[in-house]
Amino acid sequence: MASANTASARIGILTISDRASAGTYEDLSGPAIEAWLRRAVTSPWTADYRIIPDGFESVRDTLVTLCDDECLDLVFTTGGTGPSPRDLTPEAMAAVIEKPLAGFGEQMRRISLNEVPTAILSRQEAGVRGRTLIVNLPGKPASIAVCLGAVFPAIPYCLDLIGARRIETDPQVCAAFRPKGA
Ligand SMILES: Nc1ncnc2c1ncn2[C@@H]1O[C@H](COP(=O)(O)OP(=O)(O)OP(=O)(O)O)[C@@H](O)[C@H]1O
Ligand SMILES: Nc1nc2c(c(=O)[nH]1)N[C@H]1C(S)=C(S)[C@@H](COP(=O)(O)O)O[C@H]1N2
Repeated sequence: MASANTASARIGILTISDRASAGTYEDLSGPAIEAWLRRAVTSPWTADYRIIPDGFESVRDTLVTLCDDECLDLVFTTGGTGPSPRDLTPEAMAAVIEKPLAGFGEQMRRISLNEVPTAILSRQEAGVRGRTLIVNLPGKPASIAVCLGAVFPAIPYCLDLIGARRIETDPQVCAAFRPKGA
């Protein structure tokens, strides 16, 4: 494991939506991610919040910038994971991530299926590029807390393992799990 990196963490929140990016409706999912993180993460962190349209190149290029140029530790995307023609977040992920972490998508869909049968339509996934962990969330605002609650306990230790900055959580909101000695 890389040694602990205790500088203030940098977390990306990337809303991927044609209509939210055009201002047709207000983005509720990006702010929902930030609100959840403000409650859960107790160590210092700053947000890099962006809204972009759906599309392979748009998503790929933004993710590369956030990882390689902005050197974020963690990026949450929301939207573009479904089967519609313009939903291309997973295709962009495949071009960007170096190590897929299939368990994230499996766990988020498993928990989400307790809420809505259409959870099976989300192709959401996660993976590592360099020292950045990228996690996809669906576009629906109601899906944000469900999915974050399902996978966030494993995220602090994943960041430790990839050499990203260390984060701490409020166990009342999200009990991060680090193996003994980590
Ligand atoms: N970022 C968001 N903020 C608020 N509501 C959203 C957001 N993303 C999706 N929704 C809501 O969920 C519904 C279905 O989500 P879905 O991802 O299918 O949107 P979409 O129709 O693909 O969006 P778009 O065409 O803008 O990319 C949308 O019609 C909208 O009401
Ligand atoms: N927890 C949860 N997961 C969910 C949903 C939801 O409402 N709650 N919506 C589903 C629906 S209707 C779709 S089409 C897919 C993909 O959504 P996206 O294209 O906005 O990413 O996410 C699914 N996952």
